[in-house]
Amino acid sequence: AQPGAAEPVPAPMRDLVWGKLNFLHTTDTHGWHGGHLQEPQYSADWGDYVSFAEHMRKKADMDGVDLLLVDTGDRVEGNGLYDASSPKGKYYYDIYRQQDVDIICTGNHELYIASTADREHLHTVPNFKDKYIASNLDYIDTRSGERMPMAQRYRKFQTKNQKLDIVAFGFLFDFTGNANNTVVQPVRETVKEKWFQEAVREETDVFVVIGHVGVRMPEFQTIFREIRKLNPLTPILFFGGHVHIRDATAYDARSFAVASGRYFETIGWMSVDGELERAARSERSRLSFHRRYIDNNLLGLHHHTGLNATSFLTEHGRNVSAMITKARTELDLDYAFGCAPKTLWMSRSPYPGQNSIYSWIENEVLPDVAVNPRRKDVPRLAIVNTGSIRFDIFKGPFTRDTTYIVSPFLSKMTYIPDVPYAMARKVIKLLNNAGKITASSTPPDNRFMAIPEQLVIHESIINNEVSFASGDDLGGAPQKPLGEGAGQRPRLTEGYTTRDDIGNDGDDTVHLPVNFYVVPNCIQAEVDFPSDGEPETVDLVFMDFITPWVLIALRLLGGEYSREHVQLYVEGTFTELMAGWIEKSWPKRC
Ligand SMILES: O=c1ccn([C@@H]2O[C@H](COP(=O)(O)O)[C@@H](O)[C@H]2O)c(=O)[nH]1
Repeated sequence: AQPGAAEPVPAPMRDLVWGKLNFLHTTDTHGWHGGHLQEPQYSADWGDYVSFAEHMRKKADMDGVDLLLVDTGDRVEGNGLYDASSPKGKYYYDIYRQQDVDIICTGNHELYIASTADREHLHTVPNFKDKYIASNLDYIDTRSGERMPMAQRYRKFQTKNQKLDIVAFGFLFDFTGNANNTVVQPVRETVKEKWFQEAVREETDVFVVIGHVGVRMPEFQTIFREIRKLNPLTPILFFGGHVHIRDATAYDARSFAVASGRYFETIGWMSVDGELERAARSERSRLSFHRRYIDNNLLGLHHHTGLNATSFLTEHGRNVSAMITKARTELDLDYAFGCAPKTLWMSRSPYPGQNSIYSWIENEVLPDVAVNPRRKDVPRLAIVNTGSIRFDIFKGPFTRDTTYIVSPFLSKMTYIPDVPYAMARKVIKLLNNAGKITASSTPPDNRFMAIPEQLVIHESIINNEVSFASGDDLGGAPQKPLGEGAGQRPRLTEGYTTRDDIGNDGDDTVHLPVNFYVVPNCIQAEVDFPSDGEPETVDLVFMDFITPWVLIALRLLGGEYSREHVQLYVEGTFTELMAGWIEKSWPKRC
């Protein structure tokens, strides 16, 4: 863990179930490779994960089974360790590559900005050479104009110990917001490609499909059906991501799919046991699958390896932690802009509400930062999409790191001047409709303006009772309090209490449940409105990211506006404006 990180906390644990073929899975880490310095249950860092994987590989070797590491993209954007440097990722690429990942693919965040895609192609693809898979993604070299696969389309390899044949694919969902130096092929088209049809005819023991795709998204179903058509008995294992939740499901009795959360809070675990070798395969052979969502908690990592603070860290892991410390120091990530007077939640507290981060932005930040000196006398509606805010603010120092954790994007505030108020006031309602504004595919679903979790979670989840009290949340596993005296009831921390299609025993750590309140796709502040009556016209101010949705909404309301009408409203990114507001408005010291 990093110096200054919260001390890990003991908690009751569920053990990992090993099989013949085992996997560790990370997804949507978004630059959190230094761990969660303010949250004890997730405060291990990438160096600790390197140590963990080394021990787990050793155990696999000793037991004659196999362990593979998987990463399903969105490694960038969302934390100072990646975002605070110039160029972005100056330290991150070298830190990330220290983990020995066996199968890796791209997420949408590697592709929003052309320079990010360039760096992915320049650094991560060669760093992982034959491990990187890009089944439906091409890269365009903007200097030569040459279009090429981002990486190999699929990978066939043998596992180390049992020599199991694996055919692996690496997909991205049907993403359309990518920069023009990449091409994402819709999955339904990719599966018709000659190379894919040949790959699914390869003799193999297991198919592994990794993807920056939610395990309930249609893209995975399409791939599953296409492989299964020709391979009725072969195990097909899916590793997904993108929607930032812990989730698992099975598409049939010989398939299994796991998604492993977000922000390096979770290390996913999947194991498969039974007759995996194709020579032994028959209608009667049975497979068993297990999944665990491992909290990125140092004490939990000790527990799963049977080691302790003295024996856990490997030399390599320790060195990686030191690389992160050096980068964090050089980037001055602990520099505090101000002191947050209270915790502001994205989803744990209702919006509108006094503890909602969105109410804070709407009521306090926007009225101050949505100001264009030349138009300061024009009343305006300022709209921010809730997906642009990526994390909670904890009471205490608000640092350079926190800035990127909360608001990593380069989005700016843009506007359309002098929109009739009668029309402008109705825009927010259309943006906040569930589903799509129009039947056409552009812009995509309205929910893409909200946080990714809300692609899956459509209704608030309110836990009035602590399920641990009933004992059944341990899923029958023996209770193993770490660091507590015998007979003492362990103290529980708040955290994940996952229910997936397999049951409610997926989390490796028993937590107190937390609430999840759904929030609208967008929030809006009325700024400098007349004290009496309504304005005739307003400036419609909004994050540039949501321009396609705003234009469609206006069109539906009878306003013929196009991109030519959209102008920059305030200099600087929203992130810079927010950090500036904090510096000015919150006390410097805690
Ligand atoms: O410039 C941007 C880019 C993205 N967003 C929001 O993020 C989600 C996508 O997040 P994932 O981590 O890829 O799931 C997108 O739907 C937007 O809500 C943004 O606001 N601005």
